[in-house]
Amino acid sequence: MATHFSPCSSSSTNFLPSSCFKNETTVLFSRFAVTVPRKSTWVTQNHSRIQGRKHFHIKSSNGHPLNAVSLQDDGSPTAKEHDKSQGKEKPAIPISEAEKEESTLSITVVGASGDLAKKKIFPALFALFYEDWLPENFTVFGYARTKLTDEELRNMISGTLTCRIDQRENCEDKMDQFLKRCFYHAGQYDSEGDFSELNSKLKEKEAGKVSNRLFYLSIPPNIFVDVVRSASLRASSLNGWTRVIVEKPFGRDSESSGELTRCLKQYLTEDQIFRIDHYLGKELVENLSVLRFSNLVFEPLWSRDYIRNVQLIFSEDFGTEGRGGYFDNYGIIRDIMQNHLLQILALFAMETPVSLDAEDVRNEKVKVLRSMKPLQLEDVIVGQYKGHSKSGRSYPAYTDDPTVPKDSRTPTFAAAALFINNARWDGVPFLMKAGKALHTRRAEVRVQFRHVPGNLYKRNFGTDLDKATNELVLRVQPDEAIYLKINNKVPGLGMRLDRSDLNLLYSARYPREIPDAYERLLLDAIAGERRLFIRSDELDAAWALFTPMLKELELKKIVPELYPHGSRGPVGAHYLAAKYNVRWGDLSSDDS
Ligand SMILES: NC(=O)C1=CN([C@@H]2O[C@H](COP(=O)(O)OP(=O)(O)OC[C@H]3O[C@@H](n4cnc5c(N)ncnc54)[C@H](OP(=O)(O)O)[C@@H]3O)[C@@H](O)[C@H]2O)C=CC1
Ligand SMILES: O=C1O[C@H](COP(=O)(O)O)[C@@H](O)[C@H](O)[C@H]1O
Repeated sequence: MATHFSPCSSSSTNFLPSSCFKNETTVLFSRFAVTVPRKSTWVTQNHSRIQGRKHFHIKSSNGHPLNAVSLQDDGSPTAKEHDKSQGKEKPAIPISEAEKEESTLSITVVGASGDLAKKKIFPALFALFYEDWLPENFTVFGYARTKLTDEELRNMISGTLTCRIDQRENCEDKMDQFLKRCFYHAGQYDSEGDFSELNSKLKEKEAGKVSNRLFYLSIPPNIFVDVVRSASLRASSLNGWTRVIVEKPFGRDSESSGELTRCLKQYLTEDQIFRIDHYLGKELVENLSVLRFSNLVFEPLWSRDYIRNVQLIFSEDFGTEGRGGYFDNYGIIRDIMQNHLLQILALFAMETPVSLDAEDVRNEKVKVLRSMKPLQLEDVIVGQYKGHSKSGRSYPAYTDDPTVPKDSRTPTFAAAALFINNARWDGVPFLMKAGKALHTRRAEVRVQFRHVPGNLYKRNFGTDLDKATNELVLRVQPDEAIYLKINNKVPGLGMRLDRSDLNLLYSARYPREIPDAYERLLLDAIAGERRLFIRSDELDAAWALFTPMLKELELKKIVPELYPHGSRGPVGAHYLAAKYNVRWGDLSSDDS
């Protein structure tokens, strides 16, 4: 399998100014010391990041005030209420009108012509604008090699914008206002000259105000470092902050990930790098900690004493569709398990953090990841979808994708059993399952509790006692819900037991549409809130768990078990679960 990952290479071998390593100085930021090149623009910009923050009046969507803990009926705080409740716990610095007008925010979407930019980033930016979350002075720039005019960019993105929330009457106006703030600059990713031109355009829009700049790298990973180099040297802010959102994949194993981090840190401090895992921005994933830490009924049960196993399940009912070229170099374990599912696992299993501050939460996540046993090959099964015909329709195999080699062994499905070697979780299997081209689209966390000791009603359950245990389900998507399976008596004179769900179905409880994960994460990056972004030591710990197994899988040329497109996946997943006395909750008769 080819490795397309050599972040510091290509045109970037001689990109470092010689001062980069020699003239280092240590700048103390709010929480920790970082080393930055003395003469680079980053020193000025980091210094003024602290100064600049006082100009910055947007608040993050989360962090201290737990999403504002609004108890209003539809659970949707307005921007003003959000600000107010933020102020309750962490007094907001009063911002004068003059200060508001002095600062600007420029967001540059690098790779603006691409799929993710069109599908997610521009729509999320518009949704934030529509809901009045963006600051007064902001500009959006698209950057890519494709030659486009400002007007062409606007046409391209206008088709993807929706006033999905409330469908207010001013939708068209808002779209026009937003599009007027969008501009485009065509350039090469490794050209300092092209980024200098972008810088001039940004400056023109910023009109002498304090400029805060956010770059979103929505590009393939092999050009991350080229862009960071050119942007940092030629288009970083001289008087405000500069931050960079980096999309996954962050490498494909420990070595390449470490190398990418090392290369990025030649130009950026850790504080400026926002590694995005969009699953952390999903509503139900945010709610996991709230559920656990703010309800007395859950936290005392959150350990090996009461929990039998935990299942993290991801499935999609479509194949790689157009992304086969990318996917074949990564596979489902790197694409979904090592990041999205592992991040949820870390949030689920971590100890109580000292506070909701980004560093406190991320410290606990790192601790739990480092307490885990590296994944063993015998605890993993892999699969790949094959073509299938159903009701006169035929569904392609993974290897039918023209960008995928015919003999590819890349897994499109995997199941794995992971263990945490600490006092809380010793012996509890954390089972993961992820697959493409399955029978349904869903992402969920299932917590299966132990049997009730000496259960008085044992007789009424029949022989299968597992069916009578409680199960807590967090359905991340679709139809977000949290439900708990309990046993109850069927009304009547007899003593018949039934199984029911205590169900918090979001669509019933909260009629408003849930914001997209990218909205929350963009807002947080703008506000400098790092809690939902991956710190480099977290990333290292995550790769350390998966890398040895991934290498062995490739070295031993393990052939994936084929499963039909649209099926429930390979049977091997059941054997793996059975090895640890587990039954997949999503396949049980009352839940599939
Ligand atoms: N699409 C998705 O659903 C998701 C994507 N991601 C990640 O987000 C990033 C962007 O994804 P996506 O938009 O799908 O990517 P694309 O393949 O659409 O690439 C984005 C843009 O980058 C430029 N580009 C593409 N290939 C190359 C190349 N080989 N060399 C130089 N430039 C290139 C193209 O712009 P131009 O030719 O105009 O310069 C393209 O429009 C990737 O890192 C991806 O892994 C993460 C999660 C989901
Ligand atoms: O990161 C990725 O996520 C998507 C699934 O995201 P979702 O928000 O639609 O659930 C997945 O399709 C893609 O392969 C992967 O790279």
